[in-house]
Order: sequence, then structure tokens, then C-alpha cells
Amino acid sequence: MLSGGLRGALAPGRVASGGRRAAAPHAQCPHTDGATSVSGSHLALDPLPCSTSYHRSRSSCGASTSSSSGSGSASSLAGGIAVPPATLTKSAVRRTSSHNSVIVHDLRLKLGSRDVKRPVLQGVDLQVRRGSLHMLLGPNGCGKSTLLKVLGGLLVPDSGLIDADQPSGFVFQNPDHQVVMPTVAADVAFGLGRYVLTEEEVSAAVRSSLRLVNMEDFMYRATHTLSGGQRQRVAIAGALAEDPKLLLLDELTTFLDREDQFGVLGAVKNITSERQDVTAIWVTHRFEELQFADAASYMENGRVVFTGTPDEAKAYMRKLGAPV
Ligand SMILES: Nc1ncnc2c1ncn2[C@@H]1O[C@H](COP(=O)(O)OP(=O)(O)OP(=O)(O)O)[C@@H](O)[C@H]1O
Repeated sequence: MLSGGLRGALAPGRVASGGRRAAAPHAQCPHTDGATSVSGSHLALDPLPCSTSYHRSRSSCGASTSSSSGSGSASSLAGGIAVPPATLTKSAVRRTSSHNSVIVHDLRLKLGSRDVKRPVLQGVDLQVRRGSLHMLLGPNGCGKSTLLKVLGGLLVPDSGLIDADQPSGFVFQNPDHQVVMPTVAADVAFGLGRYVLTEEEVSAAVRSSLRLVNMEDFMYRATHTLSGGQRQRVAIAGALAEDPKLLLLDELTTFLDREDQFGVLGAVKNITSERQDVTAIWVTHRFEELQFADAASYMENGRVVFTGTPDEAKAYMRKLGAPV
């Protein structure tokens, strides 16, 4: 039996709000109408922004792949973001052709105003093994979040090459901006309102997503009664419910105490251990989190300057004088 809130989340035509996890807005080329088509998961970017080669599905963009063959036009959210209509059945799943879920080469992006732009990503090279928990560290402003946004389709790079598993799901730092429904089950089901699914399918997706983040017992709890870490795990479950292959997790533990911090980390570790087709990229400043990682990269000035095991990463950062 589904809760009233969960039923509400299944209402036809329901769309996820912009910026919410797993419903990341598209990196939409202004020369297209938002009905993004896919020309392959391998994305080669011309030096010119918005080249015609930039057509791929990511995050909820994966769903828009179906929309090109489905009925109806994309709905538009308040922020001007195109989202697929509620007639979709499933997000498009694409894998890279190697054992890596992410391959990035010479990625470049300038940001700023139209007149004054400064380079933020300055030739990023990165490879992330499929099924791993890969941590991304580096000083403030080095480009970690920007890289994550490019991988999630929130920003369009100027040039470079991206080959990444799709669809992706994004979870941000502050769970209060992402957990919006009154009950846990309804919140996890929220993004699924965009697809044509039976109540049983939604219920199964919600339950299995909550199980992966160790929150199954909280299914009918009121979200306002949860701790910060529990809310963060609900946000991750909401992303998981849409079956992403790449989880992009941006400083999820910043506002959490130690117990909640390790609860969230344990949940993400559990996801990548149980689901070998799901890869997590975890941006953090907290060195103690490295013990959960399978691998780590260190960024400086818009580039990845080191990638290795967690121990190698610690040794590298110690050499830089970090208190690791
Ligand atoms: N939309 C934007 N316009 C202009 N500059 C931007 C924009 N977004 C980010 N930047 C700049 O790009 C640089 C990289 O920002 P980013 O948020 O990616 O860094 P970060 O490594 O995640 O930092 P932190 O660890 O502090 O979160 C910063 O100097 C930031 O001010």
C-alpha cells in the first residue's frame, strides 16, 4: 500500500524541480530545442562552443533521448530548463567502451560574464574505473565542482573529450534543498513521476534504493524528522531510483557531524560494492574520507595533477604540506 505522498508523487505530468538531484538540468545547446538526441556516448567537442557534435543524453537528459521518439514536447521548468514529458518509460543507458565509466581528455572551460571570462578547467584529464568510489580533492576554487557539473551536463565545456556512462545523477551539498516531500517514500519517488511506471514498479524502485543507502526502515518517516545525514541518504536514494550509472556527489558531508558523515559514506560505498555498474565520484575536502575510496584524484588550477590509490593520494598531499 502506497502512502498518500507516494501516490501524489506518481501524478501524471509531475516533473522534478530544477537543480534537484538526478533531475539535473540539461546542458542545453542554445541551437537546439531541448529534445536532445544521442549520437553515441563518446563525445568529441569541437573548440567551438555548442558544436553540432554536442548531442548526448546525461542525467535526466538520458530520458530525453526517448522523448525524440516519444510523444509530446519537452516541458519547460521555471528556470527555462527543458525536461522530458511524462510519457517516458526509461532513461537511456549508455556505457563507455572500456572498463572505465569516465574518460575525460583535455577538457577546457572558461566561465564568467560574456565580456570577461576566465579559464576554470584548463585541460582536465581523468579516468574513473566503473563500479568504483572515486574521490576528487583539491584546494578551494581549483575546479572540482565545475568538473562535476560538466560531467553531469549542467555546464557545457568549450573543448575536450568526454566519454562517460549515462545517465548520471547529481546530489548537492545541502540536503534541505533536495529533500522536499513530506515522507521519505514520496521523496524518493519524486523524480519517477516523469516516467510511465506502475505503482508496483515505483514502490520496488523506492524500496531497493532505500535499501542500498541503509534507509529501508525509514520508508514512511516524515522527512522533517530525519538527521542531516539521513536526509542526505534520502537524497542519494532519490537519485538512485532513476537508475543512474554515474553518481556525482558534491561535498555531501560538509554540514554533517562525524556519525552522519560516515553513515553517508558507508551508504555510497555500499552502492558501488553492490552495484558494479554504478560509479560514484565524490568531491570532498575531508581527508579522513579517503579511507572509503577506491581511488582518488587531486586537482589544482583547473587540472587533475594526481590520480592514485587512497594511500598514494595521502602521500602526495603530505608532500604538499596538507595535514593528512
Ligand atoms: N558561473 C561561474 N562564473 C564565473 N566563475 C565561476 C563560475 N562558477 C565557478 N566559477 C569559478 O571557477 C572556479 C572553480 O570553481 P569550483 O566551484 O569548481 O571550485 P571548487 O574546486 O569546487 O571549489 P570549492 O572546493 O571551494 O567548492 C572558482 O574560482 C569559481 O569562482
